[in-house]
Amino acid sequence: MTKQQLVLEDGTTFIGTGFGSTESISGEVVFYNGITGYQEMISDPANAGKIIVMTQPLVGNYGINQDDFETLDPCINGLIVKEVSDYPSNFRMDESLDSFFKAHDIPGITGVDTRKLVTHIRNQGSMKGSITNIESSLDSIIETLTSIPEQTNVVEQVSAVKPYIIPGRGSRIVIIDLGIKHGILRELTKRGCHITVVPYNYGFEKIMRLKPEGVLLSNGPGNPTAIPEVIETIKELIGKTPLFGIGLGQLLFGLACGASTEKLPYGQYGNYPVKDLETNQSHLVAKSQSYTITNNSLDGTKLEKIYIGLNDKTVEGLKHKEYPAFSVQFNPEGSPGPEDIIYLFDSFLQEIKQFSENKEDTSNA
Ligand SMILES: NC(=O)CC[C@H](N)C(=O)O
Repeated sequence: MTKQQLVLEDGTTFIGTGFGSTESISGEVVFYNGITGYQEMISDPANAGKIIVMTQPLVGNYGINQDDFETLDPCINGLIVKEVSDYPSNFRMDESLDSFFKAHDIPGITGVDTRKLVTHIRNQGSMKGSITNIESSLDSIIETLTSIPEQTNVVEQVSAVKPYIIPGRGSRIVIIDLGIKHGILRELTKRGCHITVVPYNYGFEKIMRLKPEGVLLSNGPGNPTAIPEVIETIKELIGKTPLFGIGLGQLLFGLACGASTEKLPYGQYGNYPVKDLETNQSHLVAKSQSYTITNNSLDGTKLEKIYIGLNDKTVEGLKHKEYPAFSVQFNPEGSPGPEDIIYLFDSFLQEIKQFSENKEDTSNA
């Protein structure tokens, strides 16, 4: 096993033992606090390009299976762990994390003091980092890291290239694919929906030609302001068909309604508590988030908060005051869990039913 290092943009270095690929890579370093669910996290397109630090000290102990992927190709750039399991075992397991990472050219480092690393990120904010072998010169790594341009449109790399259909006999849903997770598709197919997944830049007219009964704006990677064309499409969709935004979908929905977004100091990856402002109940939810809707930018918009973060009052859910359109920042489908708020898919289908009944009423009047 070779010694590998994680070098952060500020020069802080962590040395450990490499597993998976020995490629050198760079990416934004963020931490994930989930105890399980590493396979879903690795394959969540919203995490594209990230180097993820696991706060859970033992990772990989149930291996990798065929059932828990959130997309076909894994998306993260690298993984940092305290200890990768040497003897993974599970009845569903097909291979170890090490062999999966080798096959997909993803480097990992084990044996890292992840408590120290996470504390550093919490204090200094998330920053770029590089996984390399220990012979590489620190100065040249830092120089390369600081000169990497901010990636603008990451969605383009993970969105569908052409529309595709997942047939069903129920509600006709169009999904704008900004980097959709399988978990969302699973929840809609479970409810019998007829789904058309379209590329992120599929325009308003083309979407309306599909006669959607509802449009879902998916989760996805990167900064929402990098895809202004989607914001324009959403502006036109509001009021014409019920909308449901998830993750990046919420950020774009907020921007389309006149709110603004900002980057969080170190993101929220894993499990976090939120409060439902309508029922006053709190729930634990799954999240992958670096950007947020700016709280006070909601003043003067037609948006109302429906969920807030219990740790820091971040905007976790929004609803339009006039039209059937709502969104959440977290992943209601879990994948990985918890699934406390999975009922939001039923709320979306309920809005769709209500909207079509109202339309019939007005056309009969
Ligand atoms: N889960 C998501 O859809 C992520 C949204 C956005 N890319 C962020 O980092 O905040």
